[in-house]
Amino acid sequence: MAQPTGPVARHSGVSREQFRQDIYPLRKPAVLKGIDLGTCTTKWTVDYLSQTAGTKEVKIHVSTVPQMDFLSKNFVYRTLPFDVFVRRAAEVKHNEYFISEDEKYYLRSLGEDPRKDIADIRKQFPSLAEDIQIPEYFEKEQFFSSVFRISSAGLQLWTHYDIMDNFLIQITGNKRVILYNPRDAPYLYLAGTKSEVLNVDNPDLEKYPLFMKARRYECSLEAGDVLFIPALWFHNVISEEFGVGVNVFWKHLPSECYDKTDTYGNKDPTAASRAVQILDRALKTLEELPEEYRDFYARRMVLRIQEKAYSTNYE
Ligand SMILES: O=C(O)CCC(=O)C(=O)O
Ligand SMILES: [Fe+2]
Repeated sequence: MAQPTGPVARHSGVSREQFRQDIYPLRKPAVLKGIDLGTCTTKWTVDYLSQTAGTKEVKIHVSTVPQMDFLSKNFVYRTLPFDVFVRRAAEVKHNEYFISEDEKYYLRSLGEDPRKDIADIRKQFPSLAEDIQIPEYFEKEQFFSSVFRISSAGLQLWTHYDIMDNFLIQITGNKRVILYNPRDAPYLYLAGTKSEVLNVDNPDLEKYPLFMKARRYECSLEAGDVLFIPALWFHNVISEEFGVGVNVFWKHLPSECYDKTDTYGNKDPTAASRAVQILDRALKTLEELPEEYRDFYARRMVLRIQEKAYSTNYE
């Protein structure tokens, strides 16, 4: 039995108004083609990037295999000057390396102090930021972060969700992105914000039988494409070539809903974290009852959650 699939809409030359009126309200992923991104699409060669951004140190993921695994931690964090990192990420075999001559690299840029500061390429890479025009299809005050995403050919980033709306701007290199609706969370074997199913193209169905029920939305991104990833939509990203991207997170909820300590855009909104804490207390309280009663009241609580909190306006 094949996994069900869904479409990812593709639009060309969408204006701010068209996006806001016709695409954004659907809360579905969409590929936007032909948006003016500035000179970065032609300028950002390996030589130019390394000369322009220079020797600023960056913390990177280094992996000996293409599929990074956050559970077994088959990758390590290392620091390199940006110019050295870009050159290594663009080559397949390395003369100088940390673990193996064909190791792969991934950069997710961070703020100066990642515990306090938010990634913003205008602050961390001002000379490169001049070359990119970020499509501001949202209000200025909603802006949260702009993040460099640079990866070696073949690298695959695990399925995860972020809690803010997102434009993934692919500047150079092709990518394949596989997305899942937030509603399919029960089939994704989540550990926090990430899915344990790493091999989405060939999943271990003995271990993850429900994964077959998750509807798969797949798209290819080419240089110059922008992918709208609505908040909470799961995404798995495979870089088919060495590629440079920048993603922009923006706040879709009123500012006060977000966790003020979140610098990544992936901490659950504070009301959600509080609700989960209260649920954990309720579960602890149910332990005071013998199994027969615990089961009965637990099932009634589930029904109450379904009745009171589930949305009916989902297709
Ligand atoms: O393209 C990538 O490397 C990852 C993108 C991603 O996870 C994001 O934009 O939230
Ligand atoms: Fe993400």
